[in-house]
Amino acid sequence: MQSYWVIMMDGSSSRFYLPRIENTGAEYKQFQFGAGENHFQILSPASRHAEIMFCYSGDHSIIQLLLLTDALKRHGAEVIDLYIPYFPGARQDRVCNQGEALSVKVYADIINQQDFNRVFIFDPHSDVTAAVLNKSQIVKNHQLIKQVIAEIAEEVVLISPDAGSNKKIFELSVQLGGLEVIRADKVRDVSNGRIIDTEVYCDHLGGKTCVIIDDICAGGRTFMELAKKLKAKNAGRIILIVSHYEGVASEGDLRASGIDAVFTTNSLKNMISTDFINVKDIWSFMPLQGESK
Ligand SMILES: O=P(O)(O)OC[C@H]1O[C@@H](O)[C@H](O)[C@@H]1O
Repeated sequence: MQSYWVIMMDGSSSRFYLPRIENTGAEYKQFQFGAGENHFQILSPASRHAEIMFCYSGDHSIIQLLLLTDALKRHGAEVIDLYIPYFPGARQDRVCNQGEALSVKVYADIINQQDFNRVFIFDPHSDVTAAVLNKSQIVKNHQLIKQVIAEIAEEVVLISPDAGSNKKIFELSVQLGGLEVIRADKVRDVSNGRIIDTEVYCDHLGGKTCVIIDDICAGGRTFMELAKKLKAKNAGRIILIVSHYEGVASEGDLRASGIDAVFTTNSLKNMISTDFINVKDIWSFMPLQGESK
């Protein structure tokens, strides 16, 4: 009999679903009252060790996670591991402007209060998440990048877009057998988020395929500005690989900037791959401990 109870929250709709219900026997009921509160009920006792796969899909989903966790604890779960690929607030890891909240700490405090056994996160924005989140286990993006580069099957150079990614790129390059790295930097006006300048630290790219690697694509401006600069330095094909994808960047603008393809995961959204955006299943890069037993 399986000792782990696997519960998955669907990133796109905040509904809960149990992917292998026949193995787990888990049943639940969840709905929202007219006033807006969520309700969650476990219909069969939880196993002692539970694993929750949680795709953040807005702050509303955090409350659902808390209710599910409470229900599990009250009905038999003593040890709960949380898999939360995209950690909310990870990008707001410092107070840039007077009066702002330190978001990553606020979200981390809520999760810390639940006293999870372990909290697995996928490629967070910076080291600050692991510093403020108790019992966190960081899953790096290495397997994702390795898989995509193998698929591209071309000789590539890795492009690191800014100071944050410059801290991670050399370890990744070593993991990939010492691929060439070219660093870039961007200057952002933190008062409005606008990118003022992008600099690429090389003279000529000689037609090489450039693979830009970062944690997240939001509006996409970072990568559009960078791609234009890379093209001006004679880049060949430009591929963008990001661990998390908000889905708000204009595909037309990304293409127009010179980006040929985007590779990402469904950590934030249940997206379907197109001829431009290739979506990998996040759970293939963060295997559940229960499944490996
Ligand atoms: O330029 P957009 O896509 O809006 O923002 C994404 C960038 O902003 C940073 O937080 C990320 O690490 C990434 O470099």
